[in-house]
Amino acid sequence: AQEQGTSPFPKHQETIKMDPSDQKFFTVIDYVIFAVLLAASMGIGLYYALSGGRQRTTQEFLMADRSMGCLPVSLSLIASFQSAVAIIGVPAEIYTHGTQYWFIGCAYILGLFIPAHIFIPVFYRLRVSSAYQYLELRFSKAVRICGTFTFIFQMVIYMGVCVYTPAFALNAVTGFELWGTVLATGLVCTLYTTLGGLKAVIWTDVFQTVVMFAGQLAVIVVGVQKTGGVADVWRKVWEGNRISGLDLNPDPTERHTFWTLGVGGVFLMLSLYGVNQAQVQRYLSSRTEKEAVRSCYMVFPSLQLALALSCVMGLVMYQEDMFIVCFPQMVIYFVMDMLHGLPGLPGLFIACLFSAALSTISSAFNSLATVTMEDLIKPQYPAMTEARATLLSKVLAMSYGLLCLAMAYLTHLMGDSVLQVALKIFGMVGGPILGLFCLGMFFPWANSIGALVGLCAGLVVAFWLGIGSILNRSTRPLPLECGTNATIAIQTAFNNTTLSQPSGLKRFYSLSYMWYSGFNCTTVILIGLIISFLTGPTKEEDVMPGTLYPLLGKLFCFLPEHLKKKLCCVTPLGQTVSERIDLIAKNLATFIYDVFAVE
Ligand SMILES: CC(C)(CO)[C@@H](O)C(=O)NCCC(=O)O
Ligand code: NA
Repeated sequence: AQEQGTSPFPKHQETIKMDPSDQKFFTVIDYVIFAVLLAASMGIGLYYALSGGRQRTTQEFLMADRSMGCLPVSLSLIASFQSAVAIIGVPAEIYTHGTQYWFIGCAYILGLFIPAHIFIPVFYRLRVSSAYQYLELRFSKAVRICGTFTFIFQMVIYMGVCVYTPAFALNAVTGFELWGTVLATGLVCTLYTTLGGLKAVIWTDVFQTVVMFAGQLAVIVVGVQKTGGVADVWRKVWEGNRISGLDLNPDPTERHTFWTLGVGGVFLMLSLYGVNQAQVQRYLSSRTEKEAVRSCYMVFPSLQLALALSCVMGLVMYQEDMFIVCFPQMVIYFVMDMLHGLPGLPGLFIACLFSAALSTISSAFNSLATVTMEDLIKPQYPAMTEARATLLSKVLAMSYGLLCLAMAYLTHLMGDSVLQVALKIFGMVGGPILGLFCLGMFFPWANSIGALVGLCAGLVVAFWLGIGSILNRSTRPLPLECGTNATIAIQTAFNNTTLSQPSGLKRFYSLSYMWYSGFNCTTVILIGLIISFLTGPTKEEDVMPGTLYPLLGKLFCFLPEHLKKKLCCVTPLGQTVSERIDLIAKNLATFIYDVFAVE
């Protein structure tokens, strides 16, 4: 196993299988633990297929009867976007580049506070079933359909990455059958999602999140013990330069700084926790608005814990004399090496990895089935019976499960650093969607044409930037923070010759991927506003009540009242049902008045 350490730059595709003699790290107990994970998930699916309303309505299958408490919802919220990609991608990142990435935790503050106080109240009070229904209420049917398709595109690519990553990493190290693993996870997940609906998805998320934390914790505890205690781990990572201070470099092309992670990360968090259907659906499945807000708050400590565990895992793995660049599959290699001879623990870690993956793809299947049903099919066939709609939703959940397998194959053909790929997808496709919702909620003047053109322009710019960055990668390689003098010398020489400030388009292409969400969101808002003003801005009183949030009025609260009224939206969000009815009545009155005033 030590031979692997001699090559400082292993190729990405190179597999690092252990010796056949080393292959015995899985005992019967390990297989049993993994089987228990799959069986328990299936059991939860079956339980919800046979109890309660037996999944006979779309309200139950897609919205969990809007009856969930805040604890399961909050654990399910963190499970949605914490997949095997994060479990093995974050330690690899920390190992290679140091602890700078940890500062993304700063983004969780605003990234959860804003959804809790702006997005959740708007969605909850409109009583929508899909986030995209909002777009029709605020803009038009066309905007809703475009938003829906963009979301489907995003989640379908993402779930391919999620199901493929753990299978690939496991195969690279232990020789576990790659496509067998993909098939097993994809099919088990499809089955319990189709049988048990959102209730099963949320409760398996709870169980799987606990397994995920337990697996990471076990690796850390064993790792610290094997290294010789906390002090020894600390000395090693300190001497290896892996502890990073706050990097305040304002350069937007710098991959990870406080600004890209702490500010750019807020937009990433908003696109995931504010407007992504998988999360909005969980907020809406809560019993009350208060519980939804509380569950969003409870995500904060759990997500910090998840981040801390995966960062600490990267530090524990760090051995100065080993690899300099750590590719995700090596994380499995280290873990397997470390847990060797401790029956049950390798199995627990594998269960942790697949729990993370299962909880993410099940959320994807259910949210995709929901938007396809609510946004694309139901509006076309309003007379469809409930029984038929529910059956169709199940067929949809299953079809997306099978599509996921096909997407895993596509991911197999791409092959790249997984954490960055996942976060780029969130930024390139999720960023414009976030922009669309912000345009609608915060800017009363935005109209439907502006929204459509803004979304399309945002997506075009996003893909121009994303593809440009891939094609231009060779000109600006990732900075390697190497532990040895020789490599530092090489790196310095490299910096001086080829890494002089890129200019023009090249500089645009090298924008840090952590800014993608914020940048693409801003493009949609700016273009959307320009087009809206050119084509005739909407008047605030013509906008459907409850779809606006007076963000500008709050930001410019220092302005005198009449200026505020003229410049910004100041209508408060209806607090109660009667207030909302009042608002609608008032709007109707103004409308009738306008009609007669024209006469
Ligand atoms: C969504 C964040 C950024 C929140 O820390 C994190 O969970 C993450 O890095 N996710 C990567 C994508 C994934 O795990 O599938
Ligand atoms: Na997950």
